[in-house]
Amino acid sequence: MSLSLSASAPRIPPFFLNTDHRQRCLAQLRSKHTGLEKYIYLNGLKERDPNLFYEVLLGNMLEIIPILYTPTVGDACSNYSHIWRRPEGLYVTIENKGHINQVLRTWASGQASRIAVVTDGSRILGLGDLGANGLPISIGKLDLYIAGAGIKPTTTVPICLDLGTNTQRYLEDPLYLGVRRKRPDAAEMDEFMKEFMEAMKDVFPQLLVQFEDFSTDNAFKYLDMFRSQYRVFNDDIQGTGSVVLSGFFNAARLASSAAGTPISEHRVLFFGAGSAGIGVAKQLMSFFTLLGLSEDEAKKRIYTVDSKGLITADRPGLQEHKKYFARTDYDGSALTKLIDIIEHVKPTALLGLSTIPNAFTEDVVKLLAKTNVRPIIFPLSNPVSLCELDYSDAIRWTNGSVIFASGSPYKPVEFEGKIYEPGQGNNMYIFPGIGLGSILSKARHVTDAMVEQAAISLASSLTNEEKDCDLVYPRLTRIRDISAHIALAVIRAAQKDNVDENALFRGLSDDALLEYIKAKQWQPTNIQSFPRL
Ligand SMILES: NC(=O)C1=CN([C@@H]2O[C@H](COP(=O)(O)OP(=O)(O)OC[C@H]3O[C@@H](n4cnc5c(N)ncnc54)[C@H](OP(=O)(O)O)[C@@H]3O)[C@@H](O)[C@H]2O)C=CC1
Ligand SMILES: CC(=O)C(=O)O
Ligand SMILES: [Mg+2]
Repeated sequence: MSLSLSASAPRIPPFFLNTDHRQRCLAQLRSKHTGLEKYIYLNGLKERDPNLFYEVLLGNMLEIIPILYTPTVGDACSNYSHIWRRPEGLYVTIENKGHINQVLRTWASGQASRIAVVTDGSRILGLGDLGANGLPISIGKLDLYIAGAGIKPTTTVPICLDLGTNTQRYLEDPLYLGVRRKRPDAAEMDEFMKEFMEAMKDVFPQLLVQFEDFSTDNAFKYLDMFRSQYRVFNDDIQGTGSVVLSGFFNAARLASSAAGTPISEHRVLFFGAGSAGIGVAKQLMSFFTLLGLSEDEAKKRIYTVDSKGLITADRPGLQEHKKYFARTDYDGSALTKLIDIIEHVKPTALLGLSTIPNAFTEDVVKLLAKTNVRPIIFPLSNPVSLCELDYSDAIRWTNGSVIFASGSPYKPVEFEGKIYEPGQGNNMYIFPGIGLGSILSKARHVTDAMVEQAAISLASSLTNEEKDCDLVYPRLTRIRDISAHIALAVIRAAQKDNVDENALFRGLSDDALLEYIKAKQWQPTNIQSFPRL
């Protein structure tokens, strides 16, 4: 245990050092009644003794990650202005335009910083525009970098860009912590973002930037605008794409072997065509192209649905990001109901990134189970309250045949005497490894190949025991080891793409490099710059 106390400190109770303070912390945590109270408790523990906080987190990931991250982080964000206790991240506001560089320089660890998670609060999980309340999502993602990949806490920078909010109830809330104005128009926001990214590179030259939870149009726009200029990636588009590609490799193998059909014959229906839906659809193209299909053939295996129904190319005013997958082979009357779309498409896999809770109804799920020996259903919207399908319903309605992964965690379910384990298809399996690999290789950019190789590495990380349980993702408790392997794959891809700047790694064998990566993973000791007990 790494408790930062000296045995001689007079204020310590006499028998304290003979007790396990981690157990005391867990008992205190478990005595809280709501998720939000647990979040607040953990936040206080992190402030009092960060080493102990991370030690408790690493030892109890299955219990604590759902508090620091989805689903409870959603409550923490929605209520952040009311539960706020202390500064714990960096706010850059629209009013800072013109001197963003000076604002960034107020962050103490400057040159030593390695990774920033940056949100503008405009689409936090599926909860919409939370404005300045979005900061806990950046903090939660960085805690996963620390726990999952072993990134050193003092090198992480949580950032919320406070550009205003279009959510009226926040603007009217006297305790709201953000600037009181509506969001800027596109031209003003572009100017802000350009100044911000230039300043980030100047102040934090070694930094990887992860864009998080920007509204869909801006998510695509700023990824395209900055990805060849800076070391940046978008977690919702690329991280989610990569993690779902990975789970899909394993799910498709299970489904095809049960049905005795070729693995290349899957048809995938996306319910939701925002940054996550289209990001995943684009990444899933590699599933088919790696099997030898042409781009055109691969594209034909993918169908997308938005709030107006099946997306077809003849729909007037179609948004730019929806055009690539818009169907050109359907000319009947518009298909708006999911059940009718499923009748038409006959998908082998249904993926939900729509934010519509319980959208996968009993008749939808039963129809999929009727037409597939093992239907693949991934309801990926977060948090749990917005998930398209509850796990126990999925098991009951398919008599246990479903291959399931959701964005937020579900507990195992018992059905007719058998225990079924769900998967969690969440980018948290991927971004820690992508970040670690990018940082260590000093990659100038995050390339498509780095993201694809991360997925392949994750897909192949299942143990025999996990395969025997029909899992499509490894158990979360192995995340550190898995992230090290993902980092290795990411570094090798960076080298192939010639974007790496750490020449040392080129001379190392895979085994030696893996050992180096693992040795670099931070353990919970010796954070000197945080306040102590
Ligand atoms: N599991 C994971 O790792 C991740 C999960 N997510 C989750 O994905 C969800 C979506 O995120 P994002 O893509 O950024 O959000 P968006 O709001 O951009 O996208 C939502 C999409 O769902 C569509 N939609 C809304 N209502 C319906 C409806 N009634 N029927 C069909 N489609 C509908 C929207 O249609 P329209 O375009 O017409 O408005 C839009 O295309 C969120 O809940 C988020 O938490 C995101 C990233 C990672
Ligand atoms: C998981 C995630 O990034 C999201 O729901 O936005
Ligand atoms: Mg996100």
